[in-house]
Amino acid sequence: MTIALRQVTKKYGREFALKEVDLHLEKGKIYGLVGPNGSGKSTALKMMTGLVFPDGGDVTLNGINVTRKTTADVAYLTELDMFYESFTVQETVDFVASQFANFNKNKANELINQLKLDPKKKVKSLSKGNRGRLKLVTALARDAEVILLDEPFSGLDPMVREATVKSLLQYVQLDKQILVIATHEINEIEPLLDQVIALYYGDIIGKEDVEVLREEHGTSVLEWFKNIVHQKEEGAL
Ligand SMILES: Nc1ncnc2c1ncn2[C@@H]1O[C@H](COP(=O)(O)OP(=O)(O)OP(=O)(O)O)[C@@H](O)[C@H]1O
Repeated sequence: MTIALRQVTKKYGREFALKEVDLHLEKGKIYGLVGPNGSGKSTALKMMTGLVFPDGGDVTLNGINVTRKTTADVAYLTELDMFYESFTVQETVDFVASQFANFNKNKANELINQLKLDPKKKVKSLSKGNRGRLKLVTALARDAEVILLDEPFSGLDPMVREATVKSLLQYVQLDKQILVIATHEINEIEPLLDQVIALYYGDIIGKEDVEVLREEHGTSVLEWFKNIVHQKEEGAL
């Protein structure tokens, strides 16, 4: 599995959400997508799953152009959730399972347990954090080759963030999958990442191996990111 963006441009009105972006992602790796608010992270993920299409350039999965049908092969956790309020946690999981052939119910039940969700509780009575946990369950239980997580930690308390990082490592079959995580919680995901990609208002301003940053440059992902954003704002990049 590979994901490729080639000279991808997306405009909303006169504003560029992405500008001639080139990106190549391969299986067996966990990628972090970081950048200030409005820098194009969500737009890039939506393009990889066939919810948004480029105005220029192309987006391919295994060399084939992404279409609306791609959503069946890609597990995508959005910033928003689209759950039915009157469903219980279990009914929600069963419903998502009925929508996707690659949904793994056993995995979903294990995740419900691990993330301490009550299967009988109605969605409308869940706290924000528990809705966040349910989103994670429905995304991670898919046996998809591509898993895209947009702000998976938002609304989760620190303990659950830790448990989430653990379940990510436990439930992602890294040899077969590509995992892309867009987030502002850079410190939280750093231990998971192989590579980090920094977006800045539609441009990729940096891409690094996290191990190289740590071992050769002695810097954390957050320090690296702050530094390149600073350089960009000073006009040095
Ligand atoms: N549906 C839309 N209609 C109009 N403009 C949009 C739409 N979606 C995104 N944009 C614009 O595109 C740009 C990139 O947005 P995007 O949501 O991809 O950024 P982001 O990096 O995910 O931001 P955040 O960190 O705040 O989630 C922003 O300027 C945003 O306002």
